[in-house]
Amino acid sequence: TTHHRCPFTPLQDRQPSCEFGDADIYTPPAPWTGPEHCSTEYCVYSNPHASHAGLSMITTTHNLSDDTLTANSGLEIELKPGIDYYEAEIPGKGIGLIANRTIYKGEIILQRGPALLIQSTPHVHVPPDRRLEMYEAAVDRLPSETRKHFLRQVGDTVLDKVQRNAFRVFVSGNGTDSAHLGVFPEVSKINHACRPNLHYRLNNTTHTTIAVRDIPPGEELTLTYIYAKLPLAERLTRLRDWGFTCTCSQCIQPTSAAAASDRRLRQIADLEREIDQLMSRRPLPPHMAAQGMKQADREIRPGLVAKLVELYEREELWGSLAAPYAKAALVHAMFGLEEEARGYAEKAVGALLRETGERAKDLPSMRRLVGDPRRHWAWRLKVGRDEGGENGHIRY
Ligand SMILES: C[S@@+](CC[C@H](N)C(=O)[O-])C[C@H]1O[C@@H](n2cnc3c(N)ncnc32)[C@H](O)[C@@H]1O
Repeated sequence: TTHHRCPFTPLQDRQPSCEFGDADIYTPPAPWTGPEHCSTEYCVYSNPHASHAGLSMITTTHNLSDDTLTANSGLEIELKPGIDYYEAEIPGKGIGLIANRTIYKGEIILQRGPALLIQSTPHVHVPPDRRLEMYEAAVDRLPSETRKHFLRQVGDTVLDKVQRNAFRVFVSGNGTDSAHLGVFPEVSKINHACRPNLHYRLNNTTHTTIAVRDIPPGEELTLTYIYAKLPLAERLTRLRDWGFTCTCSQCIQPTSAAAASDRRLRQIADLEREIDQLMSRRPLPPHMAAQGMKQADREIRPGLVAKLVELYEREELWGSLAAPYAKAALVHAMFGLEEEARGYAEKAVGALLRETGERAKDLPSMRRLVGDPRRHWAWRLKVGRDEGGENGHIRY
């Protein structure tokens, strides 16, 4: 069969008839190199000018697009390494980053495109020997500074370095083909903590690391490598799968404190389930009905969401506050509690921007709540719109 050659354009703009087969692997224009070292449809491609300071990819032709691969420009201001923070040997954790001044909540530590992108399927399916050869070739193609940063990462082989440092990224879209491992060598110097002071977000392949609380000078900068709301035992297991025994302050705290933290995490999960059920008016799950729960207990009330926020803050989940703040803002608005609604909405806006950025789904709604809670759809939904209001419209 013959395949049409696909133009070097973003995927979504390609013709439906534009396909690739093993026999017809696309050659991108200079300064791209490749396809090289192909294994079936996966090949090494490289561009010394793409991404932050050069990019190599191990992927199918499908995932090459102008969109993903053009250089990142006009990024936000990052902190200065060696000035705002520095590298140091952290007992039991290898190298880590330490704040050299107070770093304020919302400051961007690093914003980077990847140095290496490897499609997830070959990472699993290409035989290890072949894979190592491809990975080494991909790293060899990087400009020397970037290669140096890549090789400074933990791991004995290039394969090992990918395993221990990569993030899951999706190349312009969320199709199964678009899942890649992304390596950001500077970000790789940030150690894990279960209650980190930084949070990262990925926008296409751009990786942004941001402070989620004020960080005093001398404190280590940390990210969580796993889902932070798992109980301690499960977190330890996941991190062992990552290849290390976690020694962050949460993982080595006394048993009683660890048990209290696990208890709070369970309370958070229960409360979230209850709040979501009450807000979506789904029927009571059988076990709750069986416990004789009454209709009156089932009304959403401000106390529930205030409690949720308090638990998140007590648990120091600074990188996951957007959702509880947004819920708290809405429910307080529903009860006509203007100051509280506005206060939570302001916090929700900040947290949404840190955690997701401008494309955060709830951002417009929360901004409207900050602007004028009385004109928001949720305003007094639970208590009737008027009660002495100016518009004389009574709902009950
Ligand atoms: C992405 S690297 C972080 C930077 C690394 N420390 C270095 O020297 O380049 C991940 C590795 O750092 C170490 N590490 C990170 N967080 C840790 C933690 N909380 N406890 C123990 N070791 C940790 C582990 O060896 C892990 O495989």
